[in-house]
Parts: sequence; structure tokens; C-alpha cells
Amino acid sequence: MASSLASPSPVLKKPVKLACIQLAAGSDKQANLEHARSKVLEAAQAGAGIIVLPECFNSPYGCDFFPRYAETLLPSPPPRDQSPSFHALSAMAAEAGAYLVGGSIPERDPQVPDRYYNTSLTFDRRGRLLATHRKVHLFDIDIPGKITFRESDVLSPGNKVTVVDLPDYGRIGVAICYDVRFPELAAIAARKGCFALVYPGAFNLTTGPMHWKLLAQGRAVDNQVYVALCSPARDVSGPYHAWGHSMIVDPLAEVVVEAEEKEAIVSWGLDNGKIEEVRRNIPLTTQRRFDVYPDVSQGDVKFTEEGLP
Ligand SMILES: NC(=O)CC(=O)C(=O)O
Repeated sequence: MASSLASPSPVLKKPVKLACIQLAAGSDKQANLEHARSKVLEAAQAGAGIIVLPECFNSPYGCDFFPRYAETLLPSPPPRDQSPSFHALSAMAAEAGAYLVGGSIPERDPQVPDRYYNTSLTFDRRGRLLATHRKVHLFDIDIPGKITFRESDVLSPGNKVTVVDLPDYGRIGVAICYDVRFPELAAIAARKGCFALVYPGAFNLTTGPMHWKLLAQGRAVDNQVYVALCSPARDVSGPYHAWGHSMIVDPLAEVVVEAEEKEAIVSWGLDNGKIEEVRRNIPLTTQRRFDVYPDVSQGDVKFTEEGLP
């Protein structure tokens, strides 16, 4: 029996090129911001309408660095001296004339001392803030002899699913890195009508080869949407060795473009026709059995649909 609760079709109003910038970043925040600007402009000049930066694109990635690099983002817009990254991202989106998913930056809570988040900001083509996503699932893992990481020693989690309305194109879901391991978040965003799920992320040399591509394809095949993962470039002289391999996966779960480990821009043209074709050929969206199991996108979901008023 097909479900009567068919998901709304994702609507990508017109084709758009999405670019992931696999950025090489160091410890100098200002230099990282200037470098990000030049790469965002390069991607826009090559025709990208949606541009994505990596997780912690303006700092090294690690618990020791979060407080040192943190910026206060609220109230929005924050004073310039409290968030150079906010203002730099807003300016580069406007200069590029493109939507910008601004990777992530460590955020300082404006009210609670010593409380920090890993936060992604999305700007529109005029540099106006559209959405804020605080990483919901913190990266706490322990693979003996390989990697131990405990973001929760320093960071607090966000508490919502983030769906962003890009007026020219439609909706995207934005989440950060470890969030990609949780299919519920992706399913909720997809069932709220997103055409793409976008994850700034920084997997490493242990989990990258095991799961990075698998998870991107998993979220795409489950939800029949585009998935973009955007990593920092690998820097083996830095404290965290990112996997790289930024990629875009299409709604059939094919990896359509993939970087290696070095700095690169990878881009792909997204098209609503591809989503419709996949959903017509393999009609999961009308075959779900919400009489047998619950629809995770319904009920008590902390979800924000963000965009301009
Ligand atoms: N860095 C992360 O948040 C996640 C990661 O590296 C992994 O899941 O593996």
C-alpha cells in the first residue's frame, strides 16, 4: 500500500551550477578569509550560482582552536570587530553575486561564557544572511590507535534541522560533517522539499576512506536528491589531516565530480529533470509505508525553514 503522505516534490526552479571549494587553510585567519574570497570569486566567474566552503575554513580544525578562533555571530549582523568572518562571507557572497554556504566557523555564545558551537552561515546573492546551522551531532569518536576526537569537550550542539530557501532556486538542507552520518536529518530536509543536501565537512585519513563517499551516496540514494560534501584541502603539516575528496553526488547516487586531496574547485550543474527522472523510475517517494513506520519529518521536529522574510 502506498503512503497517502507523499513527500512534496523538491523544486529546483532552474538549473544551477553548484561549486565546492576545497580550500587550503592555515592558522592565519585573515589570510584564510582573503584566500576564500579569491576562490569564491573564481568559482562565481566560472558560473557557479551556489558556492560551498569547507568546515572550519578559516582556522585549523581541533578542540584547542575553537575558543581561540571563535566569533560572536548574534545578534545578526554582529559588530564587525566581533565577527570578521561574518562580514567577509557576506561581502564575498555579494561580490560574487552567488549564494554562499559559508563552510563553518567556531561560534561564541553571546550570552553564556565559554559556550561554543560549530556554525555554518548561508548568505544570499546580495550578502544577506539567510540561515544559521549549528552542528547538531558533535564529532565524538574513539578508534583506538587511529583517531580520538571529542568536540563535546569544547562545543555545544545545535538543536534544529536547517532548511534554507534560496529564492532563485528552491530549498537546500544545510548540515555539518558528522551530521551526514544521521540519515534522519537528511530525510527530514529532503521531505521538506530540498533539492540538495549540503555538508561542509572535514573527515580524516581514518574515516575518510571508510565512509565519506559511502555516506554521500547513502544520503543521495535514500532521498533521491543531490548531495554536496565540501572538505578542506589536506595539509599534512597541520594538526588535522583532512581527507579532501570534496564531491557532488547526483540523485541516482552517482559521484559526478570529485576532488583529490589538494586544493580544488569541483562543480556540477544541478537540474530538476534529473531528480524527477530518478523519482519517476524508482518511485520511493510514493511507496513509503508510513502505516508501518513513522515519517521522521512529521510530528515533533525542531526544524527551521530559513530565508529572507
Ligand atoms: N569531522 C567530523 O565532524 C566527522 C568525521 O570526521 C567523521 O564522521 O568521520
